[in-house]
Amino acid sequence: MSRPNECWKPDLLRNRESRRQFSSSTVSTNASTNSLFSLHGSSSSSIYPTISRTETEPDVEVNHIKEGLSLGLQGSLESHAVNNSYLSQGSSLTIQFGNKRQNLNHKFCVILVGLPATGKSTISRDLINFLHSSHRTAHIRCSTFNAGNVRRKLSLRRPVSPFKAPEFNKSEDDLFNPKNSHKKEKYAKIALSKLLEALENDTCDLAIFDATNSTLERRGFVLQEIRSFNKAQYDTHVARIVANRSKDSAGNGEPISQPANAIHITPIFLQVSCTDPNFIKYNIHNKTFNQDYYDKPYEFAVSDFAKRLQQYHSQFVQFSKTEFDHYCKENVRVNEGSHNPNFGLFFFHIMNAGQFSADDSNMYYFPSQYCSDTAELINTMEYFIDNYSKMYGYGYIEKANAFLKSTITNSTPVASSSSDRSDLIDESVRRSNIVTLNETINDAYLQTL
Ligand SMILES: Nc1ncnc2c1ncn2[C@@H]1O[C@H](COP(=O)(O)OP(=O)(O)OP(=O)(O)O)[C@@H](O)[C@H]1O
Ligand SMILES: O=P(O)(O)OC[C@H]1O[C@](O)(CO)[C@@H](O)[C@@H]1O
Repeated sequence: MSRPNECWKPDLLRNRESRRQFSSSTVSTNASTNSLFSLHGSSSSSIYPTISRTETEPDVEVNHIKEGLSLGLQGSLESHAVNNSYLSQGSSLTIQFGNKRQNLNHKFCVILVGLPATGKSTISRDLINFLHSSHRTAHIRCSTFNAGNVRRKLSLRRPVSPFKAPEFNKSEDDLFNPKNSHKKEKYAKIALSKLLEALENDTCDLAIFDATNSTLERRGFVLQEIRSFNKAQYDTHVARIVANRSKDSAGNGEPISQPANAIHITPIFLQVSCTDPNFIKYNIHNKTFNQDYYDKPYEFAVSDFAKRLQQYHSQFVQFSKTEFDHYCKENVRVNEGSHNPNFGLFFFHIMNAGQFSADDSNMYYFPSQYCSDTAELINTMEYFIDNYSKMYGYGYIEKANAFLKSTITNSTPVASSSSDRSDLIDESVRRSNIVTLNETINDAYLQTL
């Protein structure tokens, strides 16, 4: 398979690039205060049409959402496609790609960063949904690799006999204690290796690594794995080309600089934060229904998860520009002296379900050469981040605030997602849950976060 000439650059990016002097030899990274792609304009207060969320909880470690989407989403996709005209309005990005994959060997890894219950998995599902509903990225096959699901699968406590009661008050506390973090690392490593395997086997194009990735060590490890993967791919394919050349006395064949079939992964960090006390309470409440806690008393689940959050917080390091710059330099250093192209690095941030803009913390590193897939994906992701609260977050924001209101409403329950049970619970239970939440997630506790 020959590699297409992939280094097409939309004018808008070229202009930006030259303005900011992006270059793969002189690393120039940007904590952009403005939107990289200004075509989307500023956020307006109009509510964007809702796009249905993929309503399923991932039941195994891999939640593979197939190309083409489920039938259930078709209606909303059609209506959204009409509303997706923003992608060409006022933009120099006018080339239509249809549903063709542009470069089979160019893959993406979205590395989530964020404390427990900040909305990482939910926002990932929304991102996949959005990418599939946007015609420029609809062809991208996305999969999620969740370290928590690997942990649950491998450490599932099964009752030894059907007559034995479930272990109600047993906590995973020990596992989340920072001094035992090595025990937890193995689950993350398994999830990451499955992710790399899926990209290598071409069963997906964009893989989301769903874990807290809360420490510098972890993030450094993930990037190191991706770099090694890229390098191994490149070396293998260069070796093949060299071997073929020596057989070919005419010296024809593929250029070494672009080995066909060498897969290259571009890392994209997506940090998700939640600082609003109401959201923290509501999210913890929803977590009490997940696989770790569904069989445990509510009070126990709330206090156990609150403790987990505190333990994570004690070692959590926010993603920073220094960290971003460091990775960019590492990429250049590793690729120095080889033709292995440096495919860039990106960072996005969603805070409080997009209620407050965090876009000035987004960071973009476009190397001197990158493929059109990258431009399209980053463009679409930036739009998703900028407009998250209007497109997806507002329903959640309303529900979280309504749930914690002390006033009793007799409104008819609305359809809820599988991870959001607050609509389904009885009013008296809700009141008692709120008392428990307020007692546990009190001001003193919130001060510690
Ligand atoms: N943006 C959001 N939209 C809708 N619901 C949300 C959002 N953010 C958080 N929630 C609610 O909070 C709960 C926790 O969110 P989620 O499971 O996505 O967090 P997480 O960061 O992936 O957690 P963990 O790290 O523990 O796996 C969900 O069950 C959901 O009900
Ligand atoms: O390996 P990390 O980064 O701690 O992230 C995975 C963990 O995050 C959690 O989702 C936090 O609630 C756990 O389910 C899971 O074990």
